[in-house]
Formats: sequence, structure tokens, C-alpha cells
Amino acid sequence: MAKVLYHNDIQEDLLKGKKVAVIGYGSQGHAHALNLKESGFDVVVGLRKGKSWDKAKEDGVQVATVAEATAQAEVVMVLLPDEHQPKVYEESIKPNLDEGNALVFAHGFNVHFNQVVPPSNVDVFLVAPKGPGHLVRRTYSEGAGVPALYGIEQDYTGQAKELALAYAKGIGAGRAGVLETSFQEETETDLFGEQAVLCGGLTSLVKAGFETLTEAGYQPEVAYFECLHELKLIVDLMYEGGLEGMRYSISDTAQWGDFVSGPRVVNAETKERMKEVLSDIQNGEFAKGWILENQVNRPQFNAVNKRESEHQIEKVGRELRELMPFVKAAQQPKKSKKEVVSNAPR
Ligand SMILES: NC(=O)C1=CN([C@@H]2O[C@H](COP(=O)(O)OP(=O)(O)OC[C@H]3O[C@@H](n4cnc5c(N)ncnc54)[C@H](OP(=O)(O)O)[C@@H]3O)[C@@H](O)[C@H]2O)C=CC1
Ligand SMILES: CC[C@](O)(C(C)=O)C(=O)O
Ligand SMILES: [Mg+2]
Ligand SMILES: [Mg+2]
Repeated sequence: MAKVLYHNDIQEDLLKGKKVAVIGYGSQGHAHALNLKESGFDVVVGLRKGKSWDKAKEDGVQVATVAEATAQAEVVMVLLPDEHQPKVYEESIKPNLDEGNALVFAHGFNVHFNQVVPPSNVDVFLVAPKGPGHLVRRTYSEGAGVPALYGIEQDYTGQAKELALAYAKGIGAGRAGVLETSFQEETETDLFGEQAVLCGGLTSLVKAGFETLTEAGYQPEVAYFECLHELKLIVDLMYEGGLEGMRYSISDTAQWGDFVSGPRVVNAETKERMKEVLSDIQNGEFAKGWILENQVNRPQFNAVNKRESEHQIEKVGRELRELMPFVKAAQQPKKSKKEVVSNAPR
């Protein structure tokens, strides 16, 4: 079994003596900044003036421009959207990095695909939480945490691993488990997971189920509860007890249906498609497409995002969630990039 480190295995003194700049205050940024601060670390958030700047100030965090925050800090964690990182890095981060500083990422995309090329006289590592930023914050506040991977790309000071582990502990990942990886492994597995299973695979599965039921004449509300709402309840059981924990709780009828019908839906052909998705990630085709899409201001991204927001499952879901205050109360503020979606809950 891989070596998984926990809270008490990790020394944090090295990071305690340093200033950490968290660049960005979005999903991951706000979570890292607030968790680190509450763990006793010295944090400054690097931003441009705007919505996040005001929010960070409101939250009582020290805020500066990206250039100033980088110049003040010894450890610089880049938590901007991946597609914005190369430009901000070149203009505001790179010129303010000192020898022996640490340049840190939560995802290896830009370093692995050579969109950010760090100088040779700094440490470069990643601390990648295996969960959404809002949950990195929420679980930390509840005394728990989200697991994280750490990986060292460049160890200029000889202390990169100790720093990476201390950082992971500071954001609460030591409570859930911290595991070593490389930039290549993190980048490729993270992209694959979000595309084939967690986000792309799941949304396609949910929509296909919803459409199958509604096209057969069943009520959209029933289809929504069956194919989307209940998913959380089923996934919570998997999170707590694996597949067997979920199967323990469902009826034997459901379990038999799981065994006989699941493999009819997700089958050998699906796995072949998954292998193609993985190949496109490994050979750089996916990265090339995403970089080009951003260079031309995201025509496809915006069109699909609009179409998706107008899907019947979203319309019926918005109405039903309005009537479930306990679901609304648990919602996190949306990120700015999602606000193009009309009527999306805030
Ligand atoms: N989202 C997640 O849960 C996960 C993300 N990651 C990785 O973490 C990193 C951050 O992702 P995520 O948290 O989703 O990012 P977000 O999209 O949530 O980041 C938005 C933040 O970046 C700021 N920002 C955007 N552009 C600029 C700019 N040009 N100058 C200064 N600030 C800017 C925004 O400020 P403003 O309000 O001014 O626009 C806002 O504070 C990525 O590498 C991602 O792959 C890793 C694991 C999970
Ligand atoms: C699953 C999506 C993710 O990789 C994440 C929350 O871990 C992301 O990039 O947001
Ligand atoms: Mg991920
Ligand atoms: Mg990701």
C-alpha cells in the first residue's frame, strides 16, 4: 500500500517561519487562505481589485496585489483558474520570486504542459486537494479535511518535501491523508477523473437517465428526484463505506438490478471510450484544445454552458430546490465564471 501520512506524522515548523501568498480567492483560494490562517500560518492573498478582493477583506484576510503578495512571501501558492495562470505568472509572479522561494500549485496542468516554466532557483511543488475548494473549507471548519496529493517538481532548497507536507497539513489534508505523487501523475489522473467519472461521466449519466424517463412519459419531478437528488444520498453511502457500504443499505432488489443492469449501461465500449479520453490527456491533445479554446475567448465553452443551463433537468431542479430550504442552506456561493448561467442559484 502507498504511504499515506496523517496530521501527527507531519512537522510544520518550517512553514510556520514563512509568509504564504495565496494567489486567487476563488474555490480553492479562499479555502487555503482561511484554513492556513486558522492553522496559525502567516497568509497574504494576492488579487486584482474586484469581487474577490472585497470578499477577502470582508473575511479579515490580508490582501495585496499579486505582485506585492508574491514579493512579501517565501511560499507562493497559485490558485488562479488554470487558463489565467501563465499570463499572471509572467507579468506579476515571476518578476517577484526570490531565490529559494517556493512556487506551489494545486494542479500540475501548467507546469506539466509547459505553460509555466519556473526559474531553476526556486522550489516547485504541488499540493492538490482531492475535492472541491468549498468542501476543503467546509470540512476543515467541521474538524475534518479533504485528502491531498503532494508532488515535488524541483527541490532547490532541499526542503521542498517538508514544506509541501506542512502546507498540506495547514489546509487540513492531514486529517484525511496525504499521499506522494508527481506532476505528471496528478495532472493526468485529475483530468481523467473529472472528465470520465466525477464530472463529465456523471453529468452525462444523470442526464441520460433523466431523459430516458421523461421521454418515456414519466414526470420530470420524479425523474429529477430519481436520477439527481438521490444520487447524493447514494454517493454519501459510498463515501462512508465504499460500494459494499452502499449496497448494504439498498434493497436486495436494487442490488440485483445493480449487478445485472449496471454493466449493460457502462460496458466494455464505455471503457474503450475512457481509454481514448485518457490517451488524449496523456498525449496533450486535450490540453492543446483547452488552451486554444481560451485563446479565442471560449466560443464552445460558452455555447455548451448556455445549452446545459437550459436543460429541463436544471429548470425542474431549480424549482424543486427552492422548496427544500435545507438543500439551499447548504449551497456555497458560485464562482464568477459560473455566473453566465441565468437563474443559477447564488
Ligand atoms: N476548484 C477546485 O475545487 C479545484 C481546483 N484545483 C486547482 O486549483 C486552481 C484554482 O482553481 P479554482 O479554485 O477552481 O479557481 P477559481 O476559478 O475559483 O479562481 C477564481 C479566483 O481567481 C481570481 N483571478 C482570476 N483571474 C485573475 C487575474 N488575472 N488576476 C488576479 N486574480 C485573478 C479571481 O478573482 P476575481 O474575483 O478578481 O475574478 C478569483 O479570486 C487551479 O489550478 C485548479 O485546477 C485543484 C483541485 C480542485
Ligand atoms: C473534480 C474536479 C476537480 O478536479 C476537483 C474539484 O478536484 C477540479 O478541477 O475542480
Ligand atoms: Mg481534482
Ligand atoms: Mg481538476
